[in-house]
Amino acid sequence: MSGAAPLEFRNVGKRYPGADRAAIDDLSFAVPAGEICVLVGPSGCGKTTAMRLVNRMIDLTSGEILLDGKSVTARKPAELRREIGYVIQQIGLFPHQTIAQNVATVPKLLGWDKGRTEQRVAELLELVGLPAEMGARYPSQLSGGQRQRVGVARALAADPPLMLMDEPFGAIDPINRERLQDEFLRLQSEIRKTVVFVTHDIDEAIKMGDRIAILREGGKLAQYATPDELLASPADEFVAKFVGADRGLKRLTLSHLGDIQLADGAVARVGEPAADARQRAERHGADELVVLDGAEQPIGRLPIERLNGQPVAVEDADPLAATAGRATSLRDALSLVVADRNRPLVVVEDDGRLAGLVSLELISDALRPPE
Ligand SMILES: Nc1ncnc2c1ncn2[C@@H]1O[C@H](COP(=O)(O)OP(=O)(O)OP(=O)(O)O)[C@@H](O)[C@H]1O
Repeated sequence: MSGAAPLEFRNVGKRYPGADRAAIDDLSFAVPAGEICVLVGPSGCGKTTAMRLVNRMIDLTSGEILLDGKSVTARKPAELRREIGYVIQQIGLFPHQTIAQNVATVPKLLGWDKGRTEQRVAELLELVGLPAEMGARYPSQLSGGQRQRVGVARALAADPPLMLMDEPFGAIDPINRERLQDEFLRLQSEIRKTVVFVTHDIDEAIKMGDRIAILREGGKLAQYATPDELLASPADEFVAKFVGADRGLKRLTLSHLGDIQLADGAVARVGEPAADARQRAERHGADELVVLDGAEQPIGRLPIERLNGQPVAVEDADPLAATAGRATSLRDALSLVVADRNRPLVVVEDDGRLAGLVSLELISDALRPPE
């Protein structure tokens, strides 16, 4: 099996021996092939348990888990685990083996020959952004972030259709953590594995998940939704509290200027008669104009009261404090608008030409919950 496989939890329950209540209670959700599903929730809500039921490190009490349509309980645990990549926080690597040997763990178990294994190890180190020479080092000779990259490479070695990642970046400092998250998302856009990712950090969940399963105490599913649905319409008080009072702002990080309709804005071209520029501003009901140079690129803002009968001149305009592109998040755009005393932000295309303007109103319109 390679590529990616769908995963489904059907009424899954788990009660540890002697426990007075279930760790997982009637959990059902489906992850389409090639998507990242994040399990998130407060400590003790059963995230790690749910994950370990999938690769049968523990066995379920009721219900079933289907990987590629087949129940995991019908599979031999050892065989199943070779088909499921597993990445955990910190101590995942074998300390007395080199990085290359660590990455080669599953290929070795599968009996791959030396040539094929070496080639795969080289390919994987490159895929996760580590120099080939690092293959000869030992885990203690790497930084925490580099070790996590090795963990990801090792989990991907046999091209598994499913990856389980249990707080993979939990022990990494915030800056490197963000870098690892970005790298993993880039990697995932190439490899498109089905991924179950556990975290207790809602921001990480929103960033990483195509879908998010929020669990509450007792291993119950509180909501299963896309990040945007979750933030726009939390199912209940628990979810609303968990996602945070700033859920509106969090939604802004998910959308980009390319997702919304920009305003046209009134423009003035350097050298054109003031009367033409004034007329255009009036037509737009604008009190300032975006000044474009000969290449149609915005270079400043011109308040209409500065139109003095002379042709439009660069010197009369205020330089642009900042511009944004279509890839700018609405959150960053909001911040730029606010920093510029709420004046609409100038958005440019990749070639520097004017794409449009974005105002505070446009950003707040984008925040309305879907109908
Ligand atoms: N081996 C075990 N035996 C008995 N109870 C267990 C065992 N492992 C976990 N539990 C209990 O099951 C519940 C769920 O634990 P689990 O580790 O899955 O939660 P979690 O959401 O991953 O927590 P955290 O975020 O703190 O890691 C907890 O109440 C925990 O005490």
